[in-house]
Amino acid sequence: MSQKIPVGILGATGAVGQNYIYLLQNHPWFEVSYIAASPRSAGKSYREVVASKWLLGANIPEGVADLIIEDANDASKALGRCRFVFSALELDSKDEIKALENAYAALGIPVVSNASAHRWSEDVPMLIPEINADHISVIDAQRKTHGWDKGFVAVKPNCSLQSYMTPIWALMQAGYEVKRMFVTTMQAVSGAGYPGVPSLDMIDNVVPYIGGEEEKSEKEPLKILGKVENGKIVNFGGLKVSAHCNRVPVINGHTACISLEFGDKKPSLAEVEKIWREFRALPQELDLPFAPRQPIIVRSEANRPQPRRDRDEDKGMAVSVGRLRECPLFDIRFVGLSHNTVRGAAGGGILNAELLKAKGYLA
Ligand SMILES: NC(=O)C1=CN([C@@H]2O[C@H](COP(=O)(O)OP(=O)(O)OC[C@H]3O[C@@H](n4cnc5c(N)ncnc54)[C@H](OP(=O)(O)O)[C@@H]3O)[C@@H](O)[C@H]2O)C=CC1
Ligand SMILES: N[C@@H](CC(=O)OP(=O)(O)O)C(=O)O
Repeated sequence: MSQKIPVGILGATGAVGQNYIYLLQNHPWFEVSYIAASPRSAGKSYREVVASKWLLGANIPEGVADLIIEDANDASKALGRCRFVFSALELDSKDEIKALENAYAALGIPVVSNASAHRWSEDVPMLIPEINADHISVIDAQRKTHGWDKGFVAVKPNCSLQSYMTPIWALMQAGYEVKRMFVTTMQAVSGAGYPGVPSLDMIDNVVPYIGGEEEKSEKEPLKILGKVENGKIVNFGGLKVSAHCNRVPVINGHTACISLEFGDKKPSLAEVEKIWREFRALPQELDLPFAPRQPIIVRSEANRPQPRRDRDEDKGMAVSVGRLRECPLFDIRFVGLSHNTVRGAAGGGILNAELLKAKGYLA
């Protein structure tokens, strides 16, 4: 019998859910045993619902294709069928997602979520494992507050900021205070889910608006960089961010152009490059299966990184940076890129779950 941990996927039929199904094939620790989506899909086989909109190559993985989809709104259906769930749900409101994720946790089923609903709950860690693995400790307070014994909720941040937060953290950790950041993103259409933005809006076009995205880009870094105090995450107060977010006709891969202003101590371009090349963190030390061996890949070509060429680096989990140069307004500027549905979504969720397992929160 398989010794792998049986896992569920809520929202298994969507763009992120499909990525979970695809990426978890042959995972050394986890095995998909339970899938759930909307009442529209419930009762049907995964193949029946997803065949016409499968996004990841020719075939749906055999182990999952014939599983019957359950209604994700009934958390009790997951009892005894999986030990934790990945949440890739999109419901009508954030409150509904929050309530549903809490319902799973209350039944003793931990939730590793991609949804934004719980990102501002002070006792819910919002993890990029290379940056803030220590935030996991708030789960103990979260369980106490809710009276949950085994269940909990942990989330990952917005997908586009994965393209630059690890490089920025690497500089901060090396002792360079980052005071102000100006970021302009070019975000892939897969970020809007399936079927996403209408083709007539997207082909031959750029849409300079993604609802709620600029607010998330300006706020979420402050929680990611925050500190745990008395069972809560206290936001970092030392960074100001201004964001422009754009939808571009790229299928996968979010690109960001970033300018940074440092405090009094300023690194040279050569130092920045060295810090990025040498950066390693806990996921690499623990040798987690989905951890990129080199979290930040520095491109020296004048015209890189590019989504089509760089998004799949190291299983789609590495961040590629390039075009590092001085900035006439701030101190430095560069381009960052990461795969939005892998590092920014399902792959990031899997890495979070691996970290949580390694730290004893998922048995
Ligand atoms: N796409 C991305 O790059 C990223 C997405 N996210 C987040 O991940 C989540 C999923 O996103 P994405 O996959 O893009 O979205 P999709 O719209 O592609 O998928 C939504 C999923 O939610 C299910 N669903 C919809 N309505 C209900 C309902 N009433 N009850 C239960 N399930 C329902 C759908 O099931 P059905 O097929 O049956 O309708 C589907 O499985 C969102 O919260 C999103 O914000 C986070 C980071 C990046
Ligand atoms: N809004 C992001 C995708 C997403 O779902 O973000 P969030 O996880 O913050 O809801 C994009 O369009 O590319």
